[in-house]
Amino acid sequence: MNLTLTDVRLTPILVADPPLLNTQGVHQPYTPRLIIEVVTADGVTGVGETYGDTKYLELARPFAEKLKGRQVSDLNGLFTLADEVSVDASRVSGQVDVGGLRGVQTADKLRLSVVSGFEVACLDALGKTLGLPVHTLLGGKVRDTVEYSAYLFYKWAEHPAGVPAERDDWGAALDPAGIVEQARRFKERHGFTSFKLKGGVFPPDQEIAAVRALAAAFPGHPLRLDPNGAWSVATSLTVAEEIGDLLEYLEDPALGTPAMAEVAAATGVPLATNMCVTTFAEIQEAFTRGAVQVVLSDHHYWGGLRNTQQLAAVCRTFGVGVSMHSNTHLGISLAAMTHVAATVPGLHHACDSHYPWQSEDVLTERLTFTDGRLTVPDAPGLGVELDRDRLHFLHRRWLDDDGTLRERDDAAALRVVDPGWTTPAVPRW
Ligand SMILES: O=C([O-])C(=O)C[C@H](O)[C@@H](O)C(=O)[O-]
Ligand SMILES: [Mg+2]
Repeated sequence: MNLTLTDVRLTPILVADPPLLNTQGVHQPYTPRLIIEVVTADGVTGVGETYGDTKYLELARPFAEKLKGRQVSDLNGLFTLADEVSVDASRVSGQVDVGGLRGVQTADKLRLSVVSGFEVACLDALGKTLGLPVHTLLGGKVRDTVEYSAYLFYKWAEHPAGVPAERDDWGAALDPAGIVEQARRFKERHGFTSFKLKGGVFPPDQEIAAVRALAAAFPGHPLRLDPNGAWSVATSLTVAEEIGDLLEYLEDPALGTPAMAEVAAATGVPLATNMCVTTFAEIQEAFTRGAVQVVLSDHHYWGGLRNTQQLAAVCRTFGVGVSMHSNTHLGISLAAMTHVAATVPGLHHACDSHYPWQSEDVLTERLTFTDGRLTVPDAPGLGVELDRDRLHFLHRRWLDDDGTLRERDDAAALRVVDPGWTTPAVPRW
């Protein structure tokens, strides 16, 4: 067996994304992702996936060059190798990622977001070489299925007129009835029983009404509301007071650890985050101040599947719950999330996934939810297969783009219909 990496291929793609609204704006009709392939001397190929915006590609390219000639099993070495790749200071100084939706932006986090895709690809190749699933390489699964939640969004029926886009069949959801209808479809199509509403779009009263409507339509089902830090401490407490008893947790009601700590101190409603704890460096303050009760891990920006396990261990130590966050992603990342989620003890909350919103994928076979769950794959590696024709098609779309869609920019997408729109100052309400 020869574990030497002889080739590393990077394929940036643009994938269709519906017009999902959030506090920053709206999703663009196509979103960038990067597909990573690592090839061993034995001809085994492993696949990974991460963000595809330019700042990630700028790091992934030199990183891929350095990787050639190394051992596919040298997972710890990925981090030291990443330290050798310099990050353009203008990419990180005073920046937050995607208008803040992914928390703080640092050079290290940028590197970790790139490393994670390579780590997954290496684990896939190593698993295929050894005939073992990724969860076995991670120490073994502790469950056979992983539960996901329905990720509800306010949305338009279609992207603005004149903007090239793929159609979706979800329809509009701009009020409580629309959100309940969307939830029904999620349940019907995928069997989800846990619902998360992306908030911060409309004034809190309207989002409170949507949560109440969901609770009435789906009694007893776990519900979450996530305004991405759009509310003041006072507004967060009002919402907690009004619908706290209906919520499994409130996600990032206010922005940043100090504000979250203030909210947490004054309400019994558990708070979750994928914004104020997004790096190991942020854990100490947040946990010692009791600012968060659930951390939504995201293997992309935490630096991979093994870092996710480490995060889960730290959370366990502090009695903080853990679950998973998601941005727009494809089946490779969903498989990766499922493998690592299968190995984390005490995963008490259904994981988030955007996957049902993605009509396009780079796999020969889509992953399918049954009763809101994915069966943990036991085939070697991730247990997924790359569809090269689809990959080339989506790469062609990226090549043909004039550059405007190669960076995720939800505010720019909203300016198409509202030219005066800028990312709202926080707190918005
Ligand atoms: O839980 C979250 O905060 C997210 O999923 C952030 C995402 O960027 C979401 O808001 C989106 O895709 O619009
Ligand atoms: Mg969130």
